[in-house]
Amino acid sequence: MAPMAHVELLFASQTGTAEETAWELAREGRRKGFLMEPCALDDLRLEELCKVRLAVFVVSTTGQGDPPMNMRRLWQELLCATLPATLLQGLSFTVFGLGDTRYREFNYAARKLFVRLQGLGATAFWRLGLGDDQHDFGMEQELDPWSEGMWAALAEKLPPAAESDAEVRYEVEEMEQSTNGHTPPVELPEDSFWSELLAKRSLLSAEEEDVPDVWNFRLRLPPDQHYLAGDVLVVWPEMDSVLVRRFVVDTLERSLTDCIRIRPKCSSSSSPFPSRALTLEEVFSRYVDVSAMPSRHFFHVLSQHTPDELHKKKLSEFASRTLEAKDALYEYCKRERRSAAEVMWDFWTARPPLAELLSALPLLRPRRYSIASSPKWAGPGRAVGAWSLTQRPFWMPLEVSPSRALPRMLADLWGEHGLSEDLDLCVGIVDSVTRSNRQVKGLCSNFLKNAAVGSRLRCSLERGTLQLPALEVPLIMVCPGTGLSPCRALVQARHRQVQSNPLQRPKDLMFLGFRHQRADFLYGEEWDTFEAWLSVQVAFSRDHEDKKVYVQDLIEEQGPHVRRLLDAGAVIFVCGRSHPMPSQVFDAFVEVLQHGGMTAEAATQRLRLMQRTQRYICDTWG
Ligand SMILES: Cc1cc2nc3c(=O)[nH]c(=O)nc-3n(C[C@H](O)[C@H](O)[C@H](O)COP(=O)(O)O)c2cc1C
Repeated sequence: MAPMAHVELLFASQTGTAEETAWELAREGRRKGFLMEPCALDDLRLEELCKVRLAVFVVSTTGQGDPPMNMRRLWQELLCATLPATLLQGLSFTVFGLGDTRYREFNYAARKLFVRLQGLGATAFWRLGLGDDQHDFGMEQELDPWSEGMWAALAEKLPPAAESDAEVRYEVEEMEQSTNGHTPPVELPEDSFWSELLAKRSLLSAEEEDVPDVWNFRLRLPPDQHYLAGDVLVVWPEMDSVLVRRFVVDTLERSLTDCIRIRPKCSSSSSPFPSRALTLEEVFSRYVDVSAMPSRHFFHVLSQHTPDELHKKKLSEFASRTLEAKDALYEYCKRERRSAAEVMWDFWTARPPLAELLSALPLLRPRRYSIASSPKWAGPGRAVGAWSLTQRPFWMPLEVSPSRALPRMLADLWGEHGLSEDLDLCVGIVDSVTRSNRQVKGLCSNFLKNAAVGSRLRCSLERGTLQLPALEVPLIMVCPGTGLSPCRALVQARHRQVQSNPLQRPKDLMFLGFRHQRADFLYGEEWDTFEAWLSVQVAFSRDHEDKKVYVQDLIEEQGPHVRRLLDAGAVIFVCGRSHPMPSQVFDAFVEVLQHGGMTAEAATQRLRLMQRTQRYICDTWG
């Protein structure tokens, strides 16, 4: 048989959807006779890209029109103005973008990549595809017609080999239960480390039905790890043990201690599973996420492994590409946020072999949280009890926190001489009810809430998008809800800047937003500390009878102050939920500039220029 035609399949993904889509295309490609191995864009060097002849790019957009982290290095190289316009003339390519039309910068990363590749001499063999999260049927609404045309165009460029079987990503070998009661240490992902959970507390001062639960978690980094204000902590959660037991024992009818070894089927592929023998408990606690919504391919795999005609028919319907099927899948799965575990519970006759099941289930992904504290901060917010017994100096009474007992200078010195740094995370606990009254809980926020104080969490550090400007540069922060996380860190760091430069007194502005002053005014007792240099404006949206008040209303109210800071060269940081707040805030700044005498167009242009020059930065999520 002729060898399969090789096509480079390159993805860039922030939270895993583009990566899953790339795998879906790879499976389909194999069925059609094309050999495709998904690979992250940043795993390729520019010299390697220059040698590629045929490539399919699958790229999501994050932030406000930003490329995902795992394409930023290559993207910077591609943007270099001195690259010759013929650099990629040997490359035929196409791009599928994953985005969301709620964002002004819809699918920016994919659009920009498409244009830049052409600008470097590459030829598009098929049009740009732009998937939209907002469509009820999700990405598939655009992916299906785009991929159909793409396969046909690809076949014209490169005749495919004979069709091969649907792809299974892994091989699973059943092992003797030979751990002798000894559990091997958990592997740490690259660049990650263990952090101790020192303390946790709810930040709500009163319970209100309409107020989501928010907690502060204090963690201790190992001595060789350091962070800066504005950085991000990546946390690898573990699945709830009750759910794992229910899935392994009741659904799969296996034992938690059954051992398997999982290897990638293609030896060149990377694998999220360690190469040693794993118990099923480990597999479903740490590596695979049965609490996540499954892909359409998952339904296809289930449909192949049920003896029950009715189940097979329903599952095949969910897996098919017709409009009716997409609608049915939306109603059953997407709208209800139904998990893979629940789907298998509902379709109890469908039991694929482990290798196929593991190839089709969503992987357990780490979650990213903006750190809500600044290193070496010894002011308010350093809770008593935050220090673990093992690291408390021997002469210090147990009930006293060192940061309260010691002058700040000494606490600072500890940080600089190899002692561990602590950090705070401010986390909204995800717990919602769907239209048909099913409770849906967020994996990582509930993992943190349920973690025991003293336990160790798998973490890593990433540089954040926000960096504290010099003291002369005024700062405007807009950060409703848990959006205050990175800004609390920056305010703490700024306070230290101010204290070490007593002659300079900035007059920065911060806009916070909560629902009720009495319930969810997060870290409410801390903000007065900074009053000498920071004006904190707080919008309590539901404390007024006549209307709701949001941060954007306060920005307009503070118009003259905002304009003064902008004229003095202020930097704007906008942090919080990615929709709809950032665009409403943008409009409020336009309004403020208009009141200062600018036209709407000139105001928009001024703010857009600030965005392009990194003086108006959005750090948003969800
Ligand atoms: C914090 C955040 C920011 C986003 N920003 C944009 C954006 O600027 N433009 C856009 O089209 N989509 C945006 N999206 C939507 C994502 O591109 C979309 O959800 C995509 O499926 C995510 O794919 P990924 O998991 O591979 O990163 C954003 C999503 C999140 C969570």
